[in-house]
Amino acid sequence: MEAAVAAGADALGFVFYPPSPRAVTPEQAAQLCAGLPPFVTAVGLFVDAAPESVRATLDRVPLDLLQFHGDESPDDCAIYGRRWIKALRMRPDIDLAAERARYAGSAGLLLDAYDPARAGGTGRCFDWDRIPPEIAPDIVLAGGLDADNVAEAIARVRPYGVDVSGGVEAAKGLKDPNRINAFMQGVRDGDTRR
Ligand SMILES: O=C(O)c1ccccc1N[C@@H]1O[C@H](COP(=O)(O)O)[C@@H](O)[C@H]1O
Repeated sequence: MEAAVAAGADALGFVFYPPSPRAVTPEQAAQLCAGLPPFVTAVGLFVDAAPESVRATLDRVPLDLLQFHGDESPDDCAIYGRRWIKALRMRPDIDLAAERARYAGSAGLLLDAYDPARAGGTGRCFDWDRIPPEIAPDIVLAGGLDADNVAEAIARVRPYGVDVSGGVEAAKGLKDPNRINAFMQGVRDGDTRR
């Protein structure tokens, strides 16, 4: 967390999805959030979580933004009265314009690779050419990004933001400060090529 903040990350994600190797408890997340500077956004990631479980987390952790990474409907996402974003996994038949209209109440959309066997954090890219240019400036691009491809991703897609998990890890669930620094350098390089 300290490495990400020092390197200039705008937001940090806390995974409240028990099957994930990155999952944290509300208690762990609350401790970590207490150390965040004021202008770094604390994002809570949920996957088809029961509302009472999300509420229990919100009671304990000062999250600024909720990221819904499952099959939550717009109503499911909105019931907490918090700002939220919707992760869309890039199924072959997805209609991004229709999904954007459907999730109009979101603060933004995050696009991730689709793997029928996993909810996310696949470490895989999808074909960025599938993102219509008129939608790109509003989306957070995710899925298989790392220090080697993030500059190209930013230069080609021109998204609002990028999100990374596995690409800055030394092993599953173990973030690596050197990879974080290299990734953030890639982000700056991509920004200059936009
Ligand atoms: O990180 C996870 O384990 C995870 C589990 C379930 C849903 C989403 C998850 N992570 C998010 O997936 C994308 C892409 O991750 P990666 O860079 O390809 O590893 C990102 O938003 C993660 O926060």
